[in-house]
Amino acid sequence: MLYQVIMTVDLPRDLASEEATRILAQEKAYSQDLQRSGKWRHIWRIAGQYANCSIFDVRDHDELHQILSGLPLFPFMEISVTPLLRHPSAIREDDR
Ligand SMILES: O=C(O)CC1=CCC(=O)O1
Repeated sequence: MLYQVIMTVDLPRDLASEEATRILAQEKAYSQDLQRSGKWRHIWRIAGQYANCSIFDVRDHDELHQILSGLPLFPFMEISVTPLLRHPSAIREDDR
């Protein structure tokens, strides 16, 4: 199943910079592993915001929840999820 996920990051102002650097490095590695696996299909920065728009291709809601709740930045993000399905006018075979 495909999902659009909007993640908006809100790091606490009092978070030590070393801790922030460590979490961001973990987040990048976690995200890039999932991108290589094909489960995290796209990640785009939303212009002008500390937020991204991502597309996930996972088995079901449970797998998406497991992935999102494992994000190192999970405690510091607001996340919104929109399930997607193939549009009848889509021409790309992998849009499903
Ligand atoms: O910077 C972000 O949008 C948060 C994030 C999610 C995966 C990643 O590498 O950064």
